[in-house]
Amino acid sequence: MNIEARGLTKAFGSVSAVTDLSFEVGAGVVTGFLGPNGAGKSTTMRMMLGLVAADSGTATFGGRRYADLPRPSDAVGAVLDSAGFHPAHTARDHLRVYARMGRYGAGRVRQVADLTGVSAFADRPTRALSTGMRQRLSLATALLGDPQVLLLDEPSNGLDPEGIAWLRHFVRDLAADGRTILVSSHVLGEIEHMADHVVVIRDGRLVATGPVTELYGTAAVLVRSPRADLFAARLAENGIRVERPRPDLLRVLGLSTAEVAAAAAAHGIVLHEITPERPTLEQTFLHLTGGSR
Ligand SMILES: Nc1ncnc2c1ncn2[C@@H]1O[C@H](COP(=O)(O)OP(=O)(O)OP(=O)(O)O)[C@@H](O)[C@H]1O
Repeated sequence: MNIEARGLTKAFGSVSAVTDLSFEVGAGVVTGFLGPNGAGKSTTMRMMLGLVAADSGTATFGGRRYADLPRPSDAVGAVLDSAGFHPAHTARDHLRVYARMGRYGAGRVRQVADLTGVSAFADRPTRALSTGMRQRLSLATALLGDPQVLLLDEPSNGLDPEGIAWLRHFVRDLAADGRTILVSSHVLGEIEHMADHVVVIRDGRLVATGPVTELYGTAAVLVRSPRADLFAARLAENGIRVERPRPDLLRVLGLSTAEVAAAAAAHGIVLHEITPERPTLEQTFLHLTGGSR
């Protein structure tokens, strides 16, 4: 079941939270929803679920708006924030209440508690749960209806490194079963190994979307040569962009290492070193989003 957001727009008074935002989220892969704090990720997810009224635009799940789905909680599960637990209820009570509302059986409560690790603290009152435990409980609640679509807003918040590793595998397995998963984060490192695709926003607007691997940007090749002068001149004559960080070092843009080596051979230029250079995903992300705020 694909998600399609078309022209989503929302302002809170004079603050434009989301502006004309369109993107698609496919089934069977994890899609990361990235952007710095305040970029509009939560507002977008809330608009998708009808919790915030969009000023304009639509979001559909398999072609239908959330409110028009026959049994929304069977189709779409969401983890938005870990608030909303009754403090005196145990984790198991919480799941039971939601199971009753959705008319899911007690067997399903046990299943989701086991799947998410909630069973380990099921008898504790929710007021005594850590942030990470609350995240797991929210996830368990969202999974009660065994939904085909999951919207997870910053699900790694409060998880320790072990919890983050667990979440990564868990989310990937859910996607491998054919589910459609949108996971937001302001921390690229959390998404990099979890998501196959990304949607990057900044100031409520789309800045990039595509496979994670395509975010790595343009490759460059570092070349060290005693004839750096001559090589730079020859490359420039052929319209190739070259930077010169040091007298003996060139940074050649837009060519592979093999093409650089072939060009050097063609001009009879000796090379002492040739190294492919890729910007890290972090550098690309910071460039796209204008740095974290
Ligand atoms: N209910 C609201 N009333 C007024 N302004 C709001 C409201 N909700 C969000 N905003 C503003 O809209 C903008 C987008 O906020 P939003 O929470 O969607 O961003 P976010 O990307 O989820 O950020 P974070 O990573 O910090 O959760 C921010 O400027 C925020 O202050």
